[in-house]
Amino acid sequence: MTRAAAAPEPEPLCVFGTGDFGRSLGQRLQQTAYRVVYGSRRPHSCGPLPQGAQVMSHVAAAQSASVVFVCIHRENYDFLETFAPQLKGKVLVDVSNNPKKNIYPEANAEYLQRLVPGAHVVKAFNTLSAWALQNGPSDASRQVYLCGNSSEAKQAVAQVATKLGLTVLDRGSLAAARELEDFPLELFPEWRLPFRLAISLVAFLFFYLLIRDIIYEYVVNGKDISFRIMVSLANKVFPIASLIMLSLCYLPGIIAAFLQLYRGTKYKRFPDWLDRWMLCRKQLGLIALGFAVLHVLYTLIIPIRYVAGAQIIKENQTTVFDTTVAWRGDSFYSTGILGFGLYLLLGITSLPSVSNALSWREFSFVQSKLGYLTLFLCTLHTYLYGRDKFLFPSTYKWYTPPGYMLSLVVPSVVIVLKLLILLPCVDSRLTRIRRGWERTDQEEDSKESLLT
Ligand SMILES: NC(=O)C1=CN([C@@H]2O[C@H](COP(=O)(O)OP(=O)(O)OC[C@H]3O[C@@H](n4cnc5c(N)ncnc54)[C@H](OP(=O)(O)O)[C@@H]3O)[C@@H](O)[C@H]2O)C=CC1
Ligand SMILES: [Cu+2]
Repeated sequence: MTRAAAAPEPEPLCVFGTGDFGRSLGQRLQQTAYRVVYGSRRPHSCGPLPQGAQVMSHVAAAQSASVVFVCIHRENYDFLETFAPQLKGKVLVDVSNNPKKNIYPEANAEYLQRLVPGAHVVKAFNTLSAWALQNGPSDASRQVYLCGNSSEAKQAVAQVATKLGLTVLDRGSLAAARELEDFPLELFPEWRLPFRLAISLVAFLFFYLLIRDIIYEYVVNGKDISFRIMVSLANKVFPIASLIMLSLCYLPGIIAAFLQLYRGTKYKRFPDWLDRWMLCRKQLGLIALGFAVLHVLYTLIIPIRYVAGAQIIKENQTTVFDTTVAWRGDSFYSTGILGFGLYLLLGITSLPSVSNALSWREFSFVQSKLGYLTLFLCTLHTYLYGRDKFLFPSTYKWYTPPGYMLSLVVPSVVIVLKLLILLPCVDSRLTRIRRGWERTDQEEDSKESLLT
């Protein structure tokens, strides 16, 4: 092979329509080592186009590429019917959206397929905005959903999306187009799952603690302490929910690592639920941060006499000063404060304007290393809160463990699994897999023969 072959001619892609979306998409493609050929009704007077892009008639443009992005509004699709013979065998990417749900009897992409039956229509990119394409994808737009009836056609479009730095989620056949076209009409879609989780968690914890702390006291000791619902109870619900949700940000990454270790490759797709979970980590984390802020505010307004620290001082008046108790009390506050500080840092760096200013290495350092440190400090803070309470049978009212114990389950599991991954032998294997190494069949065979 000659040297010239090492720097191949950029692959041509065709874009129909020179409007906002067509121009932004073309610009990104042109920057990502593609050659863009526009198809326009008026190739000579269509306004400024991305540098280096060509523009010609629709038919001529379609001849120069096998993938055509149709960046035209649905109501103007009908003219494509006249080009149907020229578009035969092409991959047509339908990027269109509708202003409302159910205004047409069929999905835009299915309509396009009907107009040009010989082409392979793929629905994709409609969840991106022209703005996000021009300004680099923010977190929310890093994912691209696609669907279509031809898997080769989907593969071709997925390849382009991957080169643009987007995560591809395949939603199946063209019948899913309708669902995809409804996505952009939904408000805050990536917040839905985290919000539902947050609400269910808070509701569950509230009733759990209501029964344990307040109803128990009333039934067993005949004391009415229902006023505690307002501050004490709230200040248990929020930190518990916060810690659980923070650990849920890190759990999918760990599951993914174990999955890669088990499969011996990084080139197999993760199950859909794991993909979706990974994609809403930022939202989970921000809600967790919100709960942590509430915990801090509640802690600050609780009259000083409620605070455990005051009890230490009171005890001191009657008993000898116990350094161990003082150490525990202060460590409890200190881990809480440090954990919260790092929590804030994590929240700030996840804002698009800040994360765009960080390099990938810096971003992953903050989100991963400091993230685990935050989780560790907050978990330690909770352990110190419990101290040795778990040893006393009286803490298990009606045979239920106290709330803070519930909150420790997931974080402890996450931390232990993370430590396992950090073991040198596991870590080196995982690093190799992430650099593209794959377990060969021979190795698997030899393992099997060892086992038998
Ligand atoms: N703007 C955005 O952020 C997003 C847009 N989309 C979708 O992308 C598509 C294009 O949107 P957008 O770029 O904003 O719209 P524009 O109105 O800016 O551009 C549409 C383009 O379509 C062509 N066109 C207009 N009328 C006709 C017609 N009668 N016959 C043939 N071609 C015509 C024109 O190109 P020319 O003059 O060169 O022929 C025009 O520039 C839409 O389907 C939209 O839903 C999807 C996601 C986000
Ligand atoms: Cu706390």
